[in-house]
Amino acid sequence: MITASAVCKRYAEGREALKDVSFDIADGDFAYITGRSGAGKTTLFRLFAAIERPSSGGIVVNGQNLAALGRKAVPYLRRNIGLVFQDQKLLFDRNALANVLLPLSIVGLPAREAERRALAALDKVGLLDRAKAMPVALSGGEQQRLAIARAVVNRPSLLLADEPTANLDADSATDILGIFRAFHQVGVTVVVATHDPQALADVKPRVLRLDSGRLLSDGPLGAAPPSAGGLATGGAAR
Ligand SMILES: Nc1ncnc2c1ncn2[C@@H]1O[C@H](COP(=O)(O)OP(=O)(O)OP(=O)(O)O)[C@@H](O)[C@H]1O
Repeated sequence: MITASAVCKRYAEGREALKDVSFDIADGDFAYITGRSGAGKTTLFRLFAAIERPSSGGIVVNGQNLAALGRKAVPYLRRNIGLVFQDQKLLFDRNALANVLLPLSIVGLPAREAERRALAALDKVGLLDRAKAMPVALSGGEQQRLAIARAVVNRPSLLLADEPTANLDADSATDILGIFRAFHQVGVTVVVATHDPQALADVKPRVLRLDSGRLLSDGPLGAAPPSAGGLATGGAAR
């Protein structure tokens, strides 16, 4: 599903956000990416979604080599990826249903089918009864759930969520994590970037730990640190 091979990312002013990062995330995996602020988590997601290109190294997502991906192919790549970013970019002048309908307008579905799918997505995140609500009338946790509904309405095979529980109370965070697990249960590959200890307290989570752009370990938290030149494998949950 995702293969990163010796990925380096240097931003324009020379800051190295990722240094020689390699890993595989198989179809149907659930993985967390963690690391302190600035470790490179968001940069990895931006690379997966072809928002940025690596400075060197290779990334394959859904069988597509992103280094060779033409600009016209990017929307097709993204159609299979549900993105939940920290800044949810909800449209505050449209109701919840209209927010979820937006990605479907690009696909060109008949209006009735689009509405049926959007309502099904709202139902999956427990917001069916708030379909007509404006985003300002929703709580932080509900807004996050709305962002997830919008991300999954195209039925992506890969769901990427960047700090989805940031700024949420513990109960709302539990709900959000439960929603991701439910998508994983039905075969969606899920990758969540988080600092949230509640998320990482999951049963034997696969955790990719970044520090200053380097991958320190890959496996359950507490896995042995990598030996020189190699990664701690730690029994990734595949
Ligand atoms: N567009 C950019 N231009 C220049 N430098 C950037 C850019 N985006 C990120 N960086 C730098 O790259 C490094 C990694 O940033 P990134 O946002 O990927 O980290 P992060 O782990 O997601 O952090 P956070 O948890 O705070 O979101 C940081 O040093 C950051 O300042």
